[in-house]
Order: sequence, then structure tokens, then C-alpha cells
Amino acid sequence: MRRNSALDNGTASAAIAEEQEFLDQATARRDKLADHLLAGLSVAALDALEQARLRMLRQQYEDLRRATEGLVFGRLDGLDGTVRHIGRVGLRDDEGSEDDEPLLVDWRAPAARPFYTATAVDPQGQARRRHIRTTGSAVVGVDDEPLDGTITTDLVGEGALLAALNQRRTGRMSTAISTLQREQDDIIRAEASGPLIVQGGPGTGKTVVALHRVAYLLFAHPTMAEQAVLVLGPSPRFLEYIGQVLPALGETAVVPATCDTLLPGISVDRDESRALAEIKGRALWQPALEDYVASLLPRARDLKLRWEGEFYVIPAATVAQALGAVRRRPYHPARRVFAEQLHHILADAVVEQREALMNEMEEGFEDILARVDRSMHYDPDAAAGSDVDGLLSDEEVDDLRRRIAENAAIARFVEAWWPTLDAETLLRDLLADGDLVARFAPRLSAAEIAAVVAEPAPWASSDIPLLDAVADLLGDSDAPQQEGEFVADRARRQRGWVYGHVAVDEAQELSEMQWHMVVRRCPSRSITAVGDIDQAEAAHRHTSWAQAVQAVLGDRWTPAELTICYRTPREVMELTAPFLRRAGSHNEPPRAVRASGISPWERMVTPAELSDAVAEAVRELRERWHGGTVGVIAPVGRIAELQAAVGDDGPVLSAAQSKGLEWDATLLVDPDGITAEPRGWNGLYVALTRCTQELGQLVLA
Ligand SMILES: Nc1ncnc2c1ncn2[C@@H]1O[C@H](COP(=O)(O)OP(=O)(O)OP(=O)(O)O)[C@@H](O)[C@H]1O
Repeated sequence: MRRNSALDNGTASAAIAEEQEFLDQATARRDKLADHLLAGLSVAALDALEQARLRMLRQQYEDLRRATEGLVFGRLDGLDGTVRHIGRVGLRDDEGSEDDEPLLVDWRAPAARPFYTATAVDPQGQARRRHIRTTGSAVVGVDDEPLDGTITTDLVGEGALLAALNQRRTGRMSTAISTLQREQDDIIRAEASGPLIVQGGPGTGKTVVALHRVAYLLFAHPTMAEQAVLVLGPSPRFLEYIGQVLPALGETAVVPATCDTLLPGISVDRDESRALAEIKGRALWQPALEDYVASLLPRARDLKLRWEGEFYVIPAATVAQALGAVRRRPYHPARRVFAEQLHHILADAVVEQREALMNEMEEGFEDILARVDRSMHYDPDAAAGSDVDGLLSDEEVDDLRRRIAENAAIARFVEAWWPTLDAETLLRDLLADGDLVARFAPRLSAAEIAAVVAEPAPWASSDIPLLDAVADLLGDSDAPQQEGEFVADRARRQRGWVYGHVAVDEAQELSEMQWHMVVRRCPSRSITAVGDIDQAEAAHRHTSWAQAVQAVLGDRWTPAELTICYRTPREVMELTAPFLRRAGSHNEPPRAVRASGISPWERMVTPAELSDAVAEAVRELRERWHGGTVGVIAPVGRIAELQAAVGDDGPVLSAAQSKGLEWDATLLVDPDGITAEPRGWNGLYVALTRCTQELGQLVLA
């Protein structure tokens, strides 16, 4: 393998000067556009259309304003002599015609694609790729990669990539738009019409891919931006870690959440055992809850309604027919539609009765007409629309229906027969009643049912998907609120919001009921799930993606794979294979892209020395990785004691809590204690792969 061509000093300075000139031009253009947008934003919006236009302008302004660091990061020189610069956002040269070649091509635009995918074997019309490194507004370096076959590496922009990977970690994830690799780009730009499940070992860029895919989809499919995109992560700490990436990518139509925070107004208020989490995560709860809510629908019977002093009986058969027509809808919307039908049926009955009375007119016209007028509140002076035969006109029938629909007594009657239900109360009632659980979830054993019923009342994590399922089966009792300036604000506030796309990180942790919750938020199943089945820590027992998603997605999903590890250095990855085997995996650890030159080390300590040894090792590491980050991973039972010893020098986390995170150096404490935990070998695999440079272990003697 040959490295990227090194530019000699003179050529490099000329190239840097050339790119500096371009960056200055692009920056000036961006500032001008931003000023222009800002001026447009100062007008007041008089109507909804204008408000929508201003929202769009504000979004564009925000995108431009944020596009500071790395505004320009790449350049493609075509075989035909064309030069294209690639950047964080697209910029037009001036306000000229739409067909003009842009000054700067947005990294998500089709024209930018060869920057990520052209190779010597398939140069896609390009002669050279250039990575432009900048610090603030200064160009500090360029890496050129001829695509004529003189360089044969499977990495794109290797110099820029390795420079990015060797940077100190800040505790916040950074963007990788300038150094995305081909296998990553393929996934980022893949079709979004069905579930895509991406398997990748530690550090293969799954989070990077998921976030950049979201940015790409919002750019390429504006309808998704209108519906917002949901990004699901494993923990608030993780969401904080990735928090800066999406806005930096230029997107705001995104709602970040964990499965625990998806229901507005509901929080997880207690821990639970793994056994209970596993039981309550099973897919069998979905049909159980469907049957439970269906059992609460009213039964068909004769309905006796009073209207204007007369009683009308709607026969059970008619009621059954109307019920049958709405049965497929959620409980509350079904009631809304049923009530509308009932208003029609009652109005028809009133009209029919009136007609019957008309037919009796021969027997006593005057008397009967007076009764009819009374029953209809009929005003003979305002009878312009009425038929001369005494029957009601269409307008009068409509008016009758409207009055019935607005009548409080009729509404009370419907509410009493088909009451408004509350999801939390319903679920609590079910979970507290062993007979009910046995009736609706007959596949649970008696011991499992007893364990479910014995749970305390506050909601645990595994209750949230059950609650979500019940809330969904009930549906909203009122029309959803549409408040909030940006689409993300409106989406966040509505449980039943339908997203344009859902991206799930650490998807191996999802229970079957959580998968249901995901699909409910995107019935079109435009879903990207990334994860590592070998890092699974959750209580469920899946060891393959097929097992994990079978109950909810069946086999209608597309697999994809990431194979190169960008985070963990080769010296550490070489340690991991035996642990992966012990975790029961048949997969190979991913191939590390780089070596750090630092051998992993191990020290033996006695339990009595442990706290001091940890504090000292952390101090050492912090000194060595000055300006970077150090993380400590330990068995759950030791965390409190060790955090006290380490103080503010770094976080002490369990293997599960460290998932998705990374530091320059990791101190792994008592690895045997970690393997003794549930799914401990998987946990150790996670823990070993969190460092970008150095791994130290303190082993108990
Ligand atoms: N193309 C890339 N260019 C630059 N950095 C990259 C690239 N791909 C991944 N990285 C970096 O590699 C590290 C690991 O990436 P990421 O966290 O996305 O991996 P992951 O597969 O989600 O890992 P894990 O499963 O262990 O959580 C991050 O620091 C990320 O910024």
C-alpha cells in the first residue's frame, strides 16, 4: 500500500495559498448571503404563509451562520479540467441563473459524491481529490490524492483521516464530513424506503454514519424535513455527546430522544431487574394490549336517546353495524366517528318519526302539525325552506344534525356508554391484576405473571413501550396540538407524531416492544438502525439481528455492514478477539485502521490498594493526554467508591454506561469483575474498545 503523495514544500505552500484565496472568497460570499437573509428576517409576518416563508429563511440563515469551521474542506479536479470545491453548505456564485455551477458544492449533493467514493479503479471522471485542512479562517494544509492509479489505498484521503483520528478527544463528537469513507458513504446515501440495519464492530463509525445519514436525508428529501427526523440514542449522556454534531451539520428538524423519553410528560422513575425488563420487552405484549383495549370497547345494545322530549331507540343491530365500521380505529377516534354516525342515525330517526306523524295527518291535521312543530322547534314564520308537504328540507335536516352533535346531553350519553380512558390508569390496572394479565398474555408463566404483578407502581424503562402501545391503541381523545415554531418543537410535544425517518443508534439494545415503539413513529418504516450485536447488554437474549427484529419487522429489512475500526488502535484491537469469542460471537473484530504505537498495559493491585491506584493511574493518564480525555470503566458495584477517589478527574462508568462513548485513554478497573456481570463478556468487549490511544488495566491480585 502506498501513502498519499506528499507535496514538496514549494508545491504545498502554493496549494495552500490557492485554497486560502478560495476560502476567503467563499467566506465573503457566505457572509453576504447571511446578511441578505438577516435583512429579510426583519419584516413582520402578517399571515401564515409569510410566517412559513420566514421560518424557512431563518432555517437557511441558521445553516449559513453555523457553517463556520470547515466551510470548505475538499476539492475535486475532473479529468476534463473542471474544478469543484466541496463544503459544509452549498453556495451559489451570485444571484445569477439557477443553472450556474455553484461556487461551493454541498457535501450532500450528488456532485459531491465522487469526493467520497472515487477510487483509482473507478475514478468517476476525476483526476484528483484534495482534502483541505483549515483552522478557523486559515487553510493549514492540503492532502492530494491522484486518482490515476499511482496511489493504491482503500482509504479515502488517508492523510486527512489519520490526522482527524489522532486528534485529542474533547468529550463531544465531531463531524466527519471531510473524511467519510466509501463504505460509510454508501450507507449514508442508501435508499430510505425501508428499514436498513447496519452491523458494525466498535469504532467503525456507526454513530458517525447514522448522524450524517440524517443530515443527508434531510437535504435530499425535503419532505422528511417537513416531518422531522427522530434520532434515538441509548442514554442522555450519549445524546449530549452527539448533541453538537447535528446542528454543526446544519440540521434543526431533528428530535433527539431515548426510548425512555419518548412519551411527553412521562418519565422513568425506578430501576428494574433484568428479569422483569426481559419479560416486559417481549413482543407478546403487543397483541395482549390490543386485546385488552379491544375488550374495553362498548358492547352493542339498544341505545335509548332522548331528544326534544321524545325517546328514540337505536336498535342493537344498528349499533353493532356502526361499531363494526369503526372497530379498526383507535379507541378514542373510533368513538369520535361512532358519535358522528350516531348523530346521523338519531337525526334520521327524528325525521322518520316526523314523517310517520305526517302520515297520520289525515286523522287530525291541525293537532298533529302542532305536535310536529313543537318536536322540531319549528317556526312557521321562518318556514321558507320547508316543503309544502311538511317534510324537512335538506338544510333543516343538516341543522337538526348539527344541533344533535352540539347537544351536551347527547355528548354525556356517549361519554357514559363509551368513556374516555387514560393510558396510565389502564396499564396500571392491567399490570396489578394477575387474572387480567393471564387472560390477555396467556403465554406468560404463572411465575412470570406473579413477578409482573409484584412490581411497584412507578414506571420503569420497560413500562414505557407498553404505555406507548396502550396510548396508541387509545388514540388521542382531542385533536393534537400544533404549537411550536419549528417542526422539531411540534414533533417533540406529540406522542403520536409521524416522523419522516427514524435513526436508531445502539439498536442492539432495543427490546421487541421498543422496536414496536420505533415503527409506530414511522409507519412507512423509513428507519436506519445502527448497532453491534456483539455489544448487546440489554436483558433480551438476541444474538443476531434476524432474531432481534423478526417479531416486528419480519424479514423485510436490508442489512449493511461496516468493517473498519477508526477509533481503537491496532494494539488494543488485537486483544479483543478472545473476549468476543467468550461473549459467544462468531464475528471477527473489525480491522483497525491505525496503530497508536502505545502498548496496552496491565498492573496488579490488591483490593485495599485499588482506590489509590485508580486515582494515581488517572492522574498519570491525564498528564500524558493533557488537553484530551480519560475515562474509567469499572464493575457497577465499585463505581461510587472509585468516583469518590477520582473526583473531577474523569467519569467512572459501568461498561453499559460507556457504550457509544470514547476517550483518548481508558483505565479499565477489575476486568474480571466486569465479566462476572450479566452479559459481562460483551461488556468487557465494549470497555476495551473505548480508547483512541491508550488502554491501561488494573487487575485485582
Ligand atoms: N470517516 C471518518 N472520519 C473521521 N473520523 C471518523 C470517521 N469514521 C469514524 N470516525 C471516528 O471514529 C470514532 C468512532 O466512531 P463512532 O463512535 O461513530 O463508532 P461506532 O461504530 O458508533 O462505535 P461504538 O459501537 O464503539 O460506539 C469517532 O471518534 C469518530 O469520529
